[in-house]
Amino acid sequence: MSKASNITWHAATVTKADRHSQNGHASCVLWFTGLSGSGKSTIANAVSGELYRQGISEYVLDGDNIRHGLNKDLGFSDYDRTENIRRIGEVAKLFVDSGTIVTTAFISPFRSDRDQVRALFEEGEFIEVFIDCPLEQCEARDPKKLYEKARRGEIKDFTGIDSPYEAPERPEVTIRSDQLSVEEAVQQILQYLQEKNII
Ligand SMILES: Nc1ncnc2c1ncn2[C@@H]1O[C@H](COP(=O)(O)OS(=O)(=O)O)[C@@H](OP(=O)(O)O)[C@H]1O
Ligand SMILES: Nc1ncnc2c1ncn2[C@@H]1O[C@H](COP(=O)(O)OP(=O)(O)O)[C@@H](O)[C@H]1O
Repeated sequence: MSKASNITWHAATVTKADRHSQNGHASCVLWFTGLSGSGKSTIANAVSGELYRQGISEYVLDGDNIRHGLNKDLGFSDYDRTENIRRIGEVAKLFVDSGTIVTTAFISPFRSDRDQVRALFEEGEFIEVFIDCPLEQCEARDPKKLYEKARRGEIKDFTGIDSPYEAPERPEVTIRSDQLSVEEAVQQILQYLQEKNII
């Protein structure tokens, strides 16, 4: 529900289809979801690097970075996580409208929040990429030592420890990051984009 009244939607002169034809590729959101330490940022940046190398218009929206700016008023309660994902979904939609392949790297632990974002997009534009890695492996990696802190009780509501993670039921792509190298993960995602004629 919008709070403002008397606002009118302006149709753009240059359309998404115009941008696709100028760019020579379509746009979409690669919506990564997975536990902290599963590899979302690492793989998202590797995908971005490869797309960039191929001259494709791309951008990464990363959890930690967005929480320093746009979403710095939000914490990790269920309510704040839902609002975090809602805003990122709207931002991602703008990127897709601009003709960009945008990769989002957020835990996005709640299925209903991800489904709400999916509903913002046209068929085929929202590509859910499950970065699937067992909790034990994420905890062994612990790149930011956050699991250690969560186990000591120094961080509350930590995903996988004392806050839930709802794995996707039918993701478009599943990456077993405990079994694949980063390069293999990138290839799997690029192959999907090629099969769907996005790039
Ligand atoms: N309580 C708690 N639970 C989970 N994660 C935490 C928490 N506190 C801080 N962090 C750090 O914040 C990153 C997750 O932010 P997200 O915006 O991706 O989270 S969410 O989608 O709103 O659940 C997450 O980054 P990643 O490790 O890249 O996933 C953590 O570094
Ligand atoms: N196959 C892999 N894919 C992704 N990351 C991996 C892989 N193998 C080891 N790692 C390491 O795991 C860690 C994942 O951290 P990060 O990308 O920040 O995850 P997230 O963004 O999901 O929290 C990094 O230190 C990365 O080098």
